[in-house]
Amino acid sequence: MTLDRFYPIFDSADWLRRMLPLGVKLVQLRIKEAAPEILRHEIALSRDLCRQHGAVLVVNDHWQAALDMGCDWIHLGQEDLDVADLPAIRKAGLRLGVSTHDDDELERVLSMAPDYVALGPVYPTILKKMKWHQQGLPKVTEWKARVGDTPLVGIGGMSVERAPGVFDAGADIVSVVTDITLNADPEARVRAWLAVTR
Ligand SMILES: Cc1ncc(COP(=O)(O)OP(=O)(O)O)c(N)n1
Ligand SMILES: Cc1nc(C(=O)O)sc1CCOP(=O)(O)O
Ligand SMILES: [Mg+2]
Repeated sequence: MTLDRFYPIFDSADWLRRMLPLGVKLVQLRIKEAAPEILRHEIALSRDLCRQHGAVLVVNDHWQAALDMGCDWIHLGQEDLDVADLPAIRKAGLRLGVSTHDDDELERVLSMAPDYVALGPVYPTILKKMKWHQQGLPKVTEWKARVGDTPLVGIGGMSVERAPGVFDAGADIVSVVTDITLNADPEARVRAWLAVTR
């Protein structure tokens, strides 16, 4: 399966309801804090919306809920991987995307045969505090050489203007949050992303 090159991340099904009709085909639901029943409701809505629009939904962090609710993809970071039941995830046929930030993390995930590897933050991000400032484009090129045929996702500080350079450096997919969600016109920004990634 070939994943779309544009991979926006949103924190609610409402965002997906707005953005999927524009042509988004790969999207992550990233909810960091919610009561379990709200979380499951948001995942169910997002799953159904993505099915209606022929889009791939990736559920961040909440692998058990994703598995229970018949979702197809999850994204796990290094700390998530420490506690996740990978055999159960694989047995259920869930596809797995993983975060990496340094050599040790990359070595660790390569042994898990992930369905994509994310490298970040390529540029500085304002979304969350991280111990890595920015990896830079040469690291994208290095990572692509190391992951081979596994799709490489570039994340962190992405913008429409930066995307072509990140693809040229070797990323297969670019993932983005605040360039869209903090934009005065998120729909127009998503259209610009679609134009630059298709
Ligand atoms: C595509 C993509 N890449 C990286 C991350 C970050 O995952 P993680 O390190 O687990 O941090 P949180 O997003 O859970 O705060 C991601 N979600 N998606
Ligand atoms: C969620 C996330 N993970 C990252 C990583 O490097 O693992 S960077 C990041 C935030 C991306 O948001 P923005 O596009 O607003 O910079
Ligand atoms: Mg996580």
